[in-house]
Amino acid sequence: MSRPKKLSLYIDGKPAKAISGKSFTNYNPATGAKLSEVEQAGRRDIEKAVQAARRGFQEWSALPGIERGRVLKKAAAILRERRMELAEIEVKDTGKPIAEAPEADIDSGADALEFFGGLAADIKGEHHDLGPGAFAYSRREPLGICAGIGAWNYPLQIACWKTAPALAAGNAMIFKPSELTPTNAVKLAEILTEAGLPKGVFNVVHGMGETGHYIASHPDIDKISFTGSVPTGRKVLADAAGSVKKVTMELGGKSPLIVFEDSQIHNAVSAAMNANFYTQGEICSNGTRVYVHEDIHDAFVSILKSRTEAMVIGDPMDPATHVGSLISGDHLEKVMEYVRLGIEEGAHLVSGGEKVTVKGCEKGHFISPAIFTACQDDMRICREEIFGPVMSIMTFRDEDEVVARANDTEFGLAAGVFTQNLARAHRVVARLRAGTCWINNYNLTPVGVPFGGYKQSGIGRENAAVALDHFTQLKSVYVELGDVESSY
Ligand SMILES: NC(=O)C1=CN([C@@H]2O[C@H](COP(=O)(O)OP(=O)(O)OC[C@H]3O[C@@H](n4cnc5c(N)ncnc54)[C@H](O)[C@@H]3O)[C@@H](O)[C@H]2O)C=CC1
Repeated sequence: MSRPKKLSLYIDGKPAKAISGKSFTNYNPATGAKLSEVEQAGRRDIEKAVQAARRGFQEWSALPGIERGRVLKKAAAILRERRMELAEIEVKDTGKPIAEAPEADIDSGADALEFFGGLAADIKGEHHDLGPGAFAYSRREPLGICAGIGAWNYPLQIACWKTAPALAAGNAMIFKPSELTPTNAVKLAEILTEAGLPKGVFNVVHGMGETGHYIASHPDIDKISFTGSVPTGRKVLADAAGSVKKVTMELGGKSPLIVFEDSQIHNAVSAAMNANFYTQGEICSNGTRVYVHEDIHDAFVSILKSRTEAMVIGDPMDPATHVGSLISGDHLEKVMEYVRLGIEEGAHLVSGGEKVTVKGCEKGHFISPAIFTACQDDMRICREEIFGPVMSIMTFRDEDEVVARANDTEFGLAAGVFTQNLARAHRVVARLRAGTCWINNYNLTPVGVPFGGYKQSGIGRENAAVALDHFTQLKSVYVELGDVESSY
């Protein structure tokens, strides 16, 4: 088991001490234990990472795709071999249950490396027939130096979802994990080096918003792929505008889950629980606005309440635990404030929403999963992203009405529809303004399916072959086979 005392930057294929001389402490949110002292990157550290990435890019982008893919697939295999060790690190950094991390975090990261490793040899342009005397073709070329900035809820997954397509396409990468969960990005760097990645191709820099700002505003970084909140996303976009960087934005959400009267009710309840309480509700695509048809509302709430109250809130390292610790004391207070607000606004708290003390994790930030009924669309708990285990249930009568209400938000990350009537399911999904929709399930993100947001929830897509479009640029080449006619 790895418990680093010092966590360095990782630049040019090896650990690097921060030139800034600054550091910060990383704690286990569930226990309060100090995990490591983390070196903090300043402006000169970012400069050093950019120079290393520039050199790494020259070598990496010159390799055939099949060779780049081989490195990524080897890294995926190492991730799988070290699955439990990496999962334990993720649990200590995030506070999420060990029952989730091996599959939801480590396997998901390995899937991305494997998937894009497989596609690396198939990155190509198109041929355009222009008649007998000419043709054109296009080339898909890497962008150069790409930067990734990550959130704290799925640290390794986010790092892999960005790094795998970036590297498959021949780019170099500078990655800044969230300051709250810095450990596994460095593990990923070590694993990529072990798998044969040339030095400088993947670099890790630690730090907070200031470090992120240095990255987003650096003129020699060609692209930013950002995962985080909408307000921070706006700042990153503004910084990126200075050098007209390419951007991918994976931002927040307040997604609707619509449960029609003909749904298989136990499946709908299971999905609503997954969509609100998995990873303590700290998931961007969560279906936190649950619209239940009024004919089945009481039955739905009764099953939901008893199943939710049977969930085990406990030590994240205990395999029996369903609900772990929130990421920080500040975040717990923010979530509790929303619970108080919901009550004040007139919603009915039917279950949970209380701070919980867990034996052996007394310094943790635990809350029992909260269910509100009698919610109204204009309540703040139904409009703002809470990013904790708080479900808001509303009733509806009619399809047109619920679609209009579901779409009445500035977000558009995801949506879910439960019904046995598949004609209705597809009709409703076609009208929902959200980047990812699930019919009769929720929150599944297989690597082969594009993921990303409409409206303020994002720009661009991660996963699937389309992610490669966001890490490449298209060059069109016109080829003349005949004579050149002068216009003069
Ligand atoms: N759409 C998606 O795929 C996902 C979206 N999220 C969203 O992330 C948020 C929660 O994560 P947080 O880490 O709290 O988000 P955050 O926006 O506070 O921070 C995200 C990252 O941005 C960095 N950062 C902060 N200020 C910056 C600045 N001025 N310039 C550049 N970087 C800066 C942080 O250090 C961190 O690495 C939620 O809104 C959630 O919905 C989380 C996971 C997935």
